[in-house]
Amino acid sequence: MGNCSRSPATQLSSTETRQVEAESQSKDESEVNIDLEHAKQEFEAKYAQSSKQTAKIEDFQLETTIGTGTFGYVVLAKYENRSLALKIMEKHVIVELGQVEHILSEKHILQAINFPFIVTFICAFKDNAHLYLALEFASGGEMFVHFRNMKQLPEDQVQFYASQIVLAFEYLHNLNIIYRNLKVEEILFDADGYLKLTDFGFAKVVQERTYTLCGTPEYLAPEIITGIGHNKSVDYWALGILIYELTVGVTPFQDEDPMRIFTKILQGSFNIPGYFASDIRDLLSKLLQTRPLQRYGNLQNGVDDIKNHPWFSSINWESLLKKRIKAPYIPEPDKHHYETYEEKELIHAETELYPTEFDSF
Ligand SMILES: Nc1ncnc2c1ncn2[C@@H]1O[C@H](COP(=O)(O)OP(=O)(O)OP(=O)(O)O)[C@@H](O)[C@H]1O
Repeated sequence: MGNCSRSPATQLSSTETRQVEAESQSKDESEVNIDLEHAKQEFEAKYAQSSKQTAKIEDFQLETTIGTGTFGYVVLAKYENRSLALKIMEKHVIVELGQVEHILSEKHILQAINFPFIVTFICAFKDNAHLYLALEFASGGEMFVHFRNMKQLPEDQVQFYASQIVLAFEYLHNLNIIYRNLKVEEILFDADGYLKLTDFGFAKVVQERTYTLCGTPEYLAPEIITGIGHNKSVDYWALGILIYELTVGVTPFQDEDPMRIFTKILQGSFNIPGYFASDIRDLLSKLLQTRPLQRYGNLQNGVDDIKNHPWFSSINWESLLKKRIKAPYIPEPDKHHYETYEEKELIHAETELYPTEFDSF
């Protein structure tokens, strides 16, 4: 995530979400894959592949740092005349923090997925000190940065964003991938005002349930905290937190002390401001349901319970997927939307001396 601490999210000017044909579409419609069965076959074919040498750092022209994270930083770079985001991770930090499995999983998942609201993988490689992930550059910046000075967003705008997350989760869960990292810092804007999810460092292919404690305290589902095992429904809990945060301006379970945040999450009681309409109240109570077996998204009808909920009744899911709905907010074009970071000199070893496959250290 970005280096900034969390602060309330925000209000945009009164732009409306209008269901109109977007004047321009950044992707050819034929690329948009709505066939979940086909998506699954495509994923399975690519997931197990190992990447041979696909690039080396000398092929990249590094420009500015656009983000920092636990293992390193992300740089805007040029590669074959194209701008991209190069995630540079330090091997020794990954090993010290015991995160080797997570990073390899991030790479395998990213190389195998393809969805309009998720950053596209370009290539991965390594030298003796670093792992590199080259990703499509989401030029609009972090949702967190755009909205941090505002109190809250209009509901129709939150619907526009939340519905893209719903589709991204539908796609990922169909592939048995849990994302586990939803928060405003990991949601980026593309130039067209649509979203791109990034940071698959906690994503995992899980058939049944998994037990690792990971995520951001305010967004953790109760069953992650108690460690009883969790499944994809933790993403729908986090969706509830996101909808609440964007609409109210703060997350529902807050405290300076993470332990007290956990206690509040386990209790599961939160305040919904009186001015909230009944639809959003109802949806939030069904997503922020402490018992996973009763949580929306995890019931017999799966994600359809969420897509068919009255709060989303104005969303045409097909039009959204094809980016035919005009975005309520377009990041200012030709502006650098990322924070300024101190530039580090990348000291890397001769790539040629080392095997370059990313699949092992
Ligand atoms: N594809 C991208 N396009 C534009 N900016 C990006 C992209 N990927 C990452 N960033 C920026 O870099 C930041 C850090 O990236 P990322 O969260 O993937 O790193 P990380 O090391 O996994 O961080 P964390 O500490 O959250 O695990 C993001 O919050 C975002 O601001």
